[in-house]
Amino acid sequence: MSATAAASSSIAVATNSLRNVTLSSRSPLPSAISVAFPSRGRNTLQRRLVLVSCSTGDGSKPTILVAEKLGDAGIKLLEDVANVDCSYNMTPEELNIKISLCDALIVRSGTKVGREVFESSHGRLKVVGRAGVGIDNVDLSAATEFGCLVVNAPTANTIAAAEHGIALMAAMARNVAQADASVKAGEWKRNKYVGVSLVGKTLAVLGFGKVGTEVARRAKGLGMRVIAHDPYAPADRAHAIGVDLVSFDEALATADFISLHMPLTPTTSKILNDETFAKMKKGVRIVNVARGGVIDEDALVRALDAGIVAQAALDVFTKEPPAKDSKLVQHERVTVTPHLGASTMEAQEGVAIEIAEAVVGALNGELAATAVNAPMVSAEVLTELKPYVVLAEKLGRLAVQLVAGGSGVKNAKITYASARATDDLDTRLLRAMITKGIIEPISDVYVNLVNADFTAKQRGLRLSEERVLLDGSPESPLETITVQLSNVESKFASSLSESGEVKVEGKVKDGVPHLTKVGSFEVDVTLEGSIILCRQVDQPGMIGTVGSILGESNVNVNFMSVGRIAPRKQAIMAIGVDDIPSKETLKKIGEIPAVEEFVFLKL
Ligand SMILES: NC(=O)c1ccc[n+]([C@@H]2O[C@H](COP(=O)([O-])OP(=O)(O)OC[C@H]3O[C@@H](n4cnc5c(N)ncnc54)[C@H](O)[C@@H]3O)[C@@H](O)[C@H]2O)c1
Ligand SMILES: O=C(O)[C@H](O)COP(=O)(O)O
Repeated sequence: MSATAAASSSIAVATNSLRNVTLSSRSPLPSAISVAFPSRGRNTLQRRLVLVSCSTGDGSKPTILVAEKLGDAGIKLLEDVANVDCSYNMTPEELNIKISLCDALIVRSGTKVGREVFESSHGRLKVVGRAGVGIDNVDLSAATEFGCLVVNAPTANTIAAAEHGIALMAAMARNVAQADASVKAGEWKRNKYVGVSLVGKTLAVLGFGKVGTEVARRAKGLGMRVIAHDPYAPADRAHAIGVDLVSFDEALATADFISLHMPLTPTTSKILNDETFAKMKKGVRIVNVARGGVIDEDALVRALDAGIVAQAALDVFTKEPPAKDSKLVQHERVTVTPHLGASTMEAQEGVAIEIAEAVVGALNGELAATAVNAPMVSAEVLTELKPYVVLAEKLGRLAVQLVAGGSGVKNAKITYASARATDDLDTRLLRAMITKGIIEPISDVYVNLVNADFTAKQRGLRLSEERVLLDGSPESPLETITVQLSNVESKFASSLSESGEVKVEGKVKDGVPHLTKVGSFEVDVTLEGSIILCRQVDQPGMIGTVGSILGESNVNVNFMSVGRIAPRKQAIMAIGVDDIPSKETLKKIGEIPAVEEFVFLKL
């Protein structure tokens, strides 16, 4: 019902006081997840999901700190949109000082991005870009806790790493490095450096991901028999290139060469150790271009000395650079390179572009495809859920503002009513937005998709989700979303459901989020601007009276609806306003005799 049409239909009695007026102040922090949403009538404006908004507020460019050498093409992309500070070789202390002035940080594997970096940034750091694959140098739980998105560049250096693995394997088998040093030292020892052939040998690839697969392909081309162990890799992908997936123990027991290609995780840490070396074929040769930490380096020295391992070729070390007197590095049968796997001209340009695009995208508010610490939501799902994302945040925001001060919000129940099967509806994004809506108005915590679950848990807010399966067409992802906060008192008694929870429900109509229910009262008001909810005696003239007070104060009404239990009994009037009414204006509404209670809610 429009404000004008509605204005002619009611009038009222009863009283109220300013006890019920809430001039809630919204957190001044920048919105972490928001949606640029067009006002009605301006539908040509593009809607965009903002995962991480790090606008400086004054419209100035964000600042990106590049802490390690990055290819020129990437730097250029960054410079188009940001102030770029390339400060290589910083000490940890220097990094901690600089970081408080930066919105994004880009590193390679040589910079440790620990908890103290996030703490030192005082909330400004919104994106960490890892220009490469391995993210073991970034404290992901601290990043998540601080709401900082971590993105990596997972594809551009795959071939370079695989080629380096093959280069090391061939060089090791033919003693290239040792023979080279010997010739340069004036020697000519043709018998000492007799090698072994690759053809016909069994190579076990441990970690059959991107690099492992490319190594396997190349090794097949060299005439090797290739087996692989990877608990998470699909067997058909391996079979497609003629590789058998085997158990870890079988790989160890069968291989003449073992090439490591798994990430460093608590499970893979020191996966090659005294016990596992003992299971290997005598004379095995090891290649590691993954991470130094997947091998117990002292155990490898012992295995080399015991003759279990004939040779090793290592690009990566537990501590980089390794100690000058490292027994492993100095071992005669070990070939080493200084973490060069990704270091080709081509890979570095590719990585630089890949990470620059990911970081710029994140700063521009796009959901990053290479996000490491945020749930992946596909582009199609995202497009479909956009209006529901806005609805979800606003329902959370409304619900929490209806809670009387002093009652801690500990339990939120979210109900999604949909004709879609549970598996076809990804609610993580919606849950994160409801969490954001509930937490931000009552704290100075900044909530986004990255840290929503963590923040809720930390604040003791339990969210439960329920699905109501509706009949009908699953064309639209959701019919309604309901948010209920239990064990709280309300500053607007009419918002309590029959079972005593603060309850709000909404739906999306023509792409626009609407509030459709408050407590047990049906309403219908667009969730734009702010809302005044009034409970009044249902009588003619009420809408006109409230409308006039707002009009006199130059407050534009964008939508109004009245929901009632029965004619001439109680009604709830929901008024959407574009402008924030002054305290005096709200006081006048409260003084209308028919108004029993009312509340002003900022969206
Ligand atoms: N030396 C370098 O410069 C260089 C360059 C690129 C990548 N890397 C490293 O190589 C490794 C692989 O990179 P990627 O791009 O192929 O990553 P990826 O994620 O594509 O592949 C890793 C694979 O390891 C598997 N895996 C996980 N745990 C395992 C376990 N316990 N046992 C066996 N397999 C396991 C995963 O299922 C996955 O298939 C990473 O550690 C990365 O940091 C090093
Ligand atoms: O994980 C990776 O991508 C590689 O180890 C490359 O690391 P780098 O960027 O430090 O060379």
